Amino acid sequence: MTPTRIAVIGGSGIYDIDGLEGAKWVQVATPWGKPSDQILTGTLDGVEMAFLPRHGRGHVHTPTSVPYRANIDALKRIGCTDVISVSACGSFREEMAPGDFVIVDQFIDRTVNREKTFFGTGCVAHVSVAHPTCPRLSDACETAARDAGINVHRGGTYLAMEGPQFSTLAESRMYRESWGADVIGMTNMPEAKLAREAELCYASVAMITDYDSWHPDHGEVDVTQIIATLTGNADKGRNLVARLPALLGSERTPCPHGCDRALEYAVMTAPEARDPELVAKLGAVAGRVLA
Ligand SMILES: CSC[C@H]1O[C@H](OP(=O)(O)O)[C@H](O)[C@@H]1O
Ligand SMILES: Nc1ncnc2[nH]cnc12
Repeated sequence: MTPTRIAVIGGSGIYDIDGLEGAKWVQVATPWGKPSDQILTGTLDGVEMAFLPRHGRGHVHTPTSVPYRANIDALKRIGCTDVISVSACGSFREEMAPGDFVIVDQFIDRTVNREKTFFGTGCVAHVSVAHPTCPRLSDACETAARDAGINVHRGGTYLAMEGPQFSTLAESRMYRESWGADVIGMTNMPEAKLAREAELCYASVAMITDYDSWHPDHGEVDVTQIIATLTGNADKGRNLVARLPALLGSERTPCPHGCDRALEYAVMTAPEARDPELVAKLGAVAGRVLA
């Protein structure tokens, strides 16, 4: 058994969490630059917690400028074992209505302008993201949501777009009708891929804020509507997070799905051919297999 440390990455409209004992904002330096903000640390029900506002307090970062590598490295560096992403999303399904939550289990990555890996020339690694979210952590999120009285859908495909503009009507229809996506957002990629490289369990909780642009009765999406829906559902998100420590416990067994061993056979570069500078940068993320 090893100590659990639950990280929550808060998306649009979520810039802190309350109820942490010994709450303290801490600056974490990483070889990939500064994270989006300081990290709020503390304990909840005796379990170590860490909260990182994805866009920074005051919403400073665009979906493209979020320093995804620094964020994941920083969480790993301070001992986080499980990462729960909470994000505002548009819905492509009538039954996934604004105010509902979706525990996402698949992604289509349409982002084009982001650093997507910790690895590179001098240390090459290929991890599997066939199943990009952790079922054990997703189970806990689903139970927490149900216990909090949230209308929650288990499973769904998240289309990650570059943004910052929303989709055209033609794109919205294509993602929904031809590509089979269920929800749309701008941030879970490359976050989920990087969490896998860092051997962190990752679960994604999508808070539905709108029907994007495809819905004949709902017109086009706009930020005012998103913020209004987010504000109306903030308590639900807080309630869900508050239930996680009791469900996950302060000690954890190895992930039964192997998230925490994702790098076991992933590194291709021969030890003698590795770039020592890159290997040093990878210390927090991949030190387990590179040391
Ligand atoms: C506020 S509307 C668009 C914005 O909201 C979502 O952010 P996050 O995923 O961090 O909750 C979406 O991905 C866009 O970045
Ligand atoms: N419709 C939408 N498209 C992309 N990101 C979103 N975040 C919230 N709603 C969204």
